[in-house]
Amino acid sequence: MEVAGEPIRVQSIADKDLKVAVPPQYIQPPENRPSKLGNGNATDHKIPMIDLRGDRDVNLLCEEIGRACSEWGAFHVINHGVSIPLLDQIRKVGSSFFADLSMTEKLRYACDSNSPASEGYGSRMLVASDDAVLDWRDYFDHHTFPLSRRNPSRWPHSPPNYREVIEKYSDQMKILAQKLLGLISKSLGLSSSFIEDAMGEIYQNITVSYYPSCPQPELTLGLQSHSDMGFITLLIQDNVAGLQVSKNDDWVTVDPVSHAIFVILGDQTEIITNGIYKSAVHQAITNGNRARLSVATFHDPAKTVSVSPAPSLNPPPRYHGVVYGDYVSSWYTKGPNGKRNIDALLI
Ligand SMILES: O=C(O)CCC(=O)C(=O)O
Ligand SMILES: [Fe+2]
Repeated sequence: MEVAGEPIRVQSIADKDLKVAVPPQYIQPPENRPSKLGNGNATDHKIPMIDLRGDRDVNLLCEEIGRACSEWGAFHVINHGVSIPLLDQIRKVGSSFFADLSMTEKLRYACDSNSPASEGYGSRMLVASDDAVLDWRDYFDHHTFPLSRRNPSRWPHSPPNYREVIEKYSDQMKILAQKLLGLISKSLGLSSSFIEDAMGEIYQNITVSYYPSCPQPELTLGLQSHSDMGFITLLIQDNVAGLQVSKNDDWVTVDPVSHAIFVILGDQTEIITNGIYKSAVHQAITNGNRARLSVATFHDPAKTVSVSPAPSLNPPPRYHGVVYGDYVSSWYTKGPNGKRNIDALLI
């Protein structure tokens, strides 16, 4: 939503005295409205929690990972090797950017609203379509890998340790993503480097999402239902519940566990595993009383890489191969609408 050239951020709407009603562009059609109110209490403990500590039997670990990947496409990991104070630091600097800087200061980092996934401070995920319902979310997207894309001078200068924290976090999350891709490959009887070899150089983006408290959580979504485009997403959230994963046609709210990292399989993992593992459909709901923060770290291939089902996995292939850049363009143009884009590749 652009008014007279001014980019609109949800926070600027939420900060005005609009305590009664949200603007109509943010109201979801009845079929997409959240079933549970974002009151921070609706959590579910059934989502697998996998312990990655080093002395575990690798075969048992792969079995657990395989079950979580085929039943949920998402799971928590603990003892993941990422420093716990670093998880707290990134939540702290992320929320300080949104809460402590003025709108004018934040808009100095505005992303290019005409180009999908451009780096910086934004609010609208999709490129065009004036009639699309808008998400109740602002975000800051950072390009972190390969290192040639990493330019901390484009990231917030305040708080003073912001850029250092993002860099450290990016490095540690890449190591964890590589470890998990190895275990996921192994869990299917593939060589542990199989997925990473198919991916080539890892493209990593870190998106800090900020969902201001919303006067009508029953009518809005923080982030519409989607599956992530790439291979694997590693997500942390603050203590306000809001992330939901789709399971058997129901929405399950993901418990915020401060020391755990939530793993979400993306569409390229579904393709390469020939559908044995499914990408997880998820959404974020809003909260009537509190703002919410999440940090999602995406791991994707280069735009020129083509991804197809691994020949050894349950032939014949069930998906057409796809050039990743084409997949991304279609996703941002048509919108995710749950799994519309990957379903279009089904043979
Ligand atoms: O905020 C969340 O919990 C979800 C974020 C997410 O799904 C995304 O950025 O793709
Ligand atoms: Fe997502």
